[in-house]
This record gives sequence, C-alpha cells and structure tokens, in this order.
Amino acid sequence: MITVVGGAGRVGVTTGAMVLLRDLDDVMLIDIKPNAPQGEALDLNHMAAVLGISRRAYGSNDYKDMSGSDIVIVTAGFPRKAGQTREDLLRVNADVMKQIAEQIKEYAPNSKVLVLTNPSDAMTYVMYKKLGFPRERVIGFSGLLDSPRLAYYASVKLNISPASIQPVVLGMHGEHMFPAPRLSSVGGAPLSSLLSQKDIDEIVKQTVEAGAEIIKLRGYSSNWAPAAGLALMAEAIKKDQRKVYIVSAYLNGEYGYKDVIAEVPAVLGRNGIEKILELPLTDEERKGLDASVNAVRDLLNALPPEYR
Ligand SMILES: NC(=O)c1ccc[n+]([C@@H]2O[C@H](COP(=O)([O-])OP(=O)(O)OC[C@H]3O[C@@H](n4cnc5c(N)ncnc54)[C@H](O)[C@@H]3O)[C@@H](O)[C@H]2O)c1
Ligand SMILES: O=C(O)C[C@H](O)C(=O)O
Repeated sequence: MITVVGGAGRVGVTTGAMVLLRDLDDVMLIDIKPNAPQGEALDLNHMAAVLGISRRAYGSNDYKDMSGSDIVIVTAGFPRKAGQTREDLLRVNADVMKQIAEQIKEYAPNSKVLVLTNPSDAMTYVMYKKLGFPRERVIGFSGLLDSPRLAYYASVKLNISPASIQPVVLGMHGEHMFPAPRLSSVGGAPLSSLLSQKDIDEIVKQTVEAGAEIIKLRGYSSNWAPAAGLALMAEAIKKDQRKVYIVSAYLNGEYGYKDVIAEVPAVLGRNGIEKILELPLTDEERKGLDASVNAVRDLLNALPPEYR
C-alpha cells in the first residue's frame, strides 16, 4: 500500500491517480477534510474501473489507516498564493509536518517517507528530525520537478524531445535553486555548449520562476508535474529500480555539507536512497551550490528549536 497524507488536496489526489495509472500499488488517501478523501478514492476507483486497472484506492480521515504502508507520501499543508514565496509557508507547514511525523512514527514505522510540502527542503528536514528514521528513508521531492522543467524549456529552444535531455538542478527548491547547464547534457554534450548564453539565461529564469508562473496564470500551484515526479520516485523504490533521480537528501558530509537537506542526484531503490552521487563541480558551480544550500540553512535557522 502507498499512502498519501494530504490525499484530498490537489497534489495528493493527482499523486494517487498517478500511482494507480502506473499500476504501482493500492493507494490510501488520508486527509483531515471530512469525507473528501473517501470521495476522491471513489472517483479514483471508478477511473480504475474505466481503464481496467486492478488496484484500489481508499480514503480515510484516520491516520491509523496508513498501517502497513511501505511508502508514505506527504503532500499535506498550505500551498502558496500569488505574491507569496514558498518560504512564507515555513512556520505553518512545519507544524503540519510535526503532527504528521508523530502519526507516521506510530503507524508506519518502517516506511519510506517522501515529502513534497513546501518549502520542501526545510519540510523534509523537519520530517527527518521528527521521525528519527535513517536518512535513507526520508526523501524530499522537487528535483524531479525542477530538473524536468529545465529540460522542458531547453527542449523548446532546441526543438528536441525533453526526454533527450539529462537536466541538472541542484540545491534548494525555491528562489535560490541552482540550475546547472554545464552539468545538464544532450547526447553527451553539455547543454551550455548547445545554446547561447542569452538562451541559457532565459531557460534558467523560466525554470526558477516556473512554479510562480503557473500560479499567476491559473490562480493555484502545480499538481500534474509534481504528482508525476512523486510517482516515479515511489516506483523506483517499490520496484527496486536503482534509478538516479535528483532528490532532496539529508547530507552528512557529501559535497562538504553537514546537517542540511539539499537536492542532489541519488540512486533510489528498495531501501530509499541507496547512494548519493557527488558531481565534480567547477569553482563557479561550487559557489552557486553553496549559495543555494546556504539559503536552505537560513530557512532551517529560522525554525524554532522544537522543529529541529
Ligand atoms: N515541492 C514541490 O515541488 C511542490 C509542488 C506542488 C505543491 N507543493 C506543496 O504541496 C503542498 C500541497 O499543495 P496542494 O496544492 O495539494 O494544496 P491543497 O490545499 O490542495 O491540499 C493540501 C491538503 O492537505 C490537507 N491537510 C492539511 N493538514 C493536514 C494534516 N495535518 N493531515 C492530513 N492532511 C492535511 C488539506 O486538508 C488539503 O486537502 C503545499 O505546501 C504546496 O506548496 C510542493
Ligand atoms: O510554486 C509552488 O508553490 C508549487 C511548487 O513548489 C512548484 O514549483 O510548482
């Protein structure tokens, strides 16, 4: 069973749909909104019946129904509104993480926990600290959104499929993320060698501003792309695929950073994070990553001690 906490919210229910569509497992949607997860589960079960998928969705307002889940995906919490940054959600969502960590500890103590709630690196840190699970089992989401976004914008410039691009965005999910065009590649060539500096600057800006652009256009934040990314992470763990994805990981010396969470490439398999990969960086890239990781640290330092 894969549980989604926040399962009646936009990203939560879309994630439930993606898990079913990829035929990964049954899905438990848990949410504090009365009746809403049950209603979403019913609709998802009808979708599965239409498509002939033999997985079930369940909905509940009771955390104990996550019992037995090997993966718990956390999408619960407040989304930002137009004009807000993700960082503005720090305190309110840290409270939500703290509450949910208690429940996961009690009902799914052996699970791998994927955290998407914003600001996602800081929320992954709170979840990690409050759960006390090994770091391999507490994994933050967003690299699998920021990097494919970079691939998308580059693919438009190059008029090729985004699937042909291996994009790299490191550090923080937020205003200070670090897109790395030299480390991103197309057919073995660095992306930076295939586009002009002006085009590179443009796609980097589009990537950083992508989330805000969606909110500006439609009034609420993304759901389709993040849900797809979460499903890929869950799939890699569930099927022990050992695929390399950029994820938010607790660093204990990797890249020279300690006691902080940042987006880095990692191998995902049955144990969660099987290995963190350390990319060789130029001096300039090192500075860019430092600035990004320092922005995560600033957020963590702004959290009262009970969240750390
Ligand atoms: N990291 C990313 O890339 C990324 C992408 C999209 C959204 N997000 C973030 O994900 C979060 C959710 O976004 P959304 O659009 O789905 O919001 P939403 O308001 O549609 O859904 C949030 C859901 O969480 C539920 N919830 C709140 N507290 C809860 C608790 N203690 N237990 C269980 N459920 C609880 C709410 O009832 C609601 O249904 C936001 O913080 C948003 O910023 C992050
Ligand atoms: O922009 C947001 O608030 C949601 C998410 O972090 C995103 O990048 O789409």
